[in-house]
Amino acid sequence: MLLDGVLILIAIIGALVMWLRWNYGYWKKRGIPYVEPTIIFGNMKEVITGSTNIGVVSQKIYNQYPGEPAIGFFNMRQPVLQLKDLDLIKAVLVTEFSNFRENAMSITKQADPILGRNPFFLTGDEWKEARKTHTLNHTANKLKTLFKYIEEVKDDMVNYIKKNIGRKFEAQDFSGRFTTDVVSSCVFGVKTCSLAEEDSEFRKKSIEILQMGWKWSLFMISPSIFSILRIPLINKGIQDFFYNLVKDMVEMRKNNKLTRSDFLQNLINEKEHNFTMMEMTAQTMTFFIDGYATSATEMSFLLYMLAIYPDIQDRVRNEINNVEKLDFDTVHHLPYLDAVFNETLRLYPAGVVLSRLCNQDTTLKGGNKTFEFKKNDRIEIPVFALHRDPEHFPEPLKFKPERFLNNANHPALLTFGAGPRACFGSRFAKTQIKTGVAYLVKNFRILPGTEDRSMPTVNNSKTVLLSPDKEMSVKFENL
Ligand code: HEM
Repeated sequence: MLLDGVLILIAIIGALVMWLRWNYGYWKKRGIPYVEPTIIFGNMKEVITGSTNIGVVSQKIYNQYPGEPAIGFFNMRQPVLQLKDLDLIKAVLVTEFSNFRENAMSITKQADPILGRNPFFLTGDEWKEARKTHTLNHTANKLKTLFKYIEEVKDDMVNYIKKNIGRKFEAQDFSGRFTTDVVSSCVFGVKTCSLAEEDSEFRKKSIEILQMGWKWSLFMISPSIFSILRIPLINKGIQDFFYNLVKDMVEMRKNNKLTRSDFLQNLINEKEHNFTMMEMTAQTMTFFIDGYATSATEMSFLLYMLAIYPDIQDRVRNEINNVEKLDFDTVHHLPYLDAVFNETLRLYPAGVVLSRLCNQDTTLKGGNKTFEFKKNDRIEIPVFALHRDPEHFPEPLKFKPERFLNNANHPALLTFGAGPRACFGSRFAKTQIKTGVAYLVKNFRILPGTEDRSMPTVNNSKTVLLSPDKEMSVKFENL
């Protein structure tokens, strides 16, 4: 009896081990060089155990086979192909997009009614439809009408700093408060005052959304579990907060015949769709979540770079002082500020990898090899590693904005992705970050908050987006 039990247990363990290792011969069979996986973790042990983030792990994989156009690895049991060759990357993201349409992460709206409607997680016709609505709301003209709200928040920020000269600010928290205020005003028409009010409810909710709890960690590695088990990534309390906010704003505007030229109003005015309240909540939250956190991350690195490189800051200030008026148009025509922006986002891209799913067998050439992509192959574009590859960017760890002065469209710069799925919020992001930073530089000298002037390293795995290992503190001084 006991022997039977032991034999059954051995058989179960044996079957489990076989199942866990089943795919590990995948890349060998396909003749593609790959990184040897370990059981259970595949090549993601450091991510799963929280010792580093996906960007750094992806860079280690990238560096294993110099000269290879693509490398296989395993996300736990899942085989993934990392593309290194720029022609292959362009084919997958742009020219052969119809065969690589979907992100390799998706979540259904049954599992999460908010994120399940975010274009990033949508597939097929639903993605096309949602993308169209968002793109129409991000034209230069629509953004121009939002600029007055960005200016209001910028004025509040400048006045707030004038009263807090010499105070030390943590750059991520400071930038997060600025972008929370900008995005809530442009999206919901709500004045949130996160800078002046330390305990602003909006700020608390915005932090909560992206805290790297067990849900986000698991989702990054195995997104399908969430759709299968119908687990929402955004908890019910946050969903209800934003649902009620949107409902109150819509009713208030309708009952009082008020209008405002913000994103919510565009959705209310949209006659073709007649959006439900949940659809409006999801659309506004797409803009809010994707818009405030990514921009806050990049703005904080940019402020810190200006603080530790005073010569670069002076050059930005000279450029700004030569412009008569800083407005929507001029803020986008400051070549040196643009180069500093691009160089910051090269070194510190908020999204460290892109992913795609092959939806149709496709043959592509990369380097001197031919690759047979099979339906359902998962693909990774290693943004962080490409941005730090000396072949694309000589002396990659040095902060050198000049490399982008006459070369803003470098093919290896993928901060906002590329092709039909590229970030449609990039123009809004650039507008809010550059406006905020330009006015700070124009009015104040930005200094590091401590004696430390080293560039931040980024192994941190505690947040969904890239974040520094050390506190990046800054302070402001009158000019
Ligand atoms: C500096 C700030 C930002 C960065 C670094 C950033 C980065 C990215 C990246 C890397 C992607 C994936 C692109 C791809 O797969 O090819 C993306 C997609 C996306 N971004 Fe952004 N983003 C920023 C700001 C914004 C803003 C302000 C919004 C909202 C208005 C936004 C909304 C989105 C959405 C909805 C997608 C999914 C697009 C799709 O799959 O069709 N992002 N972003």
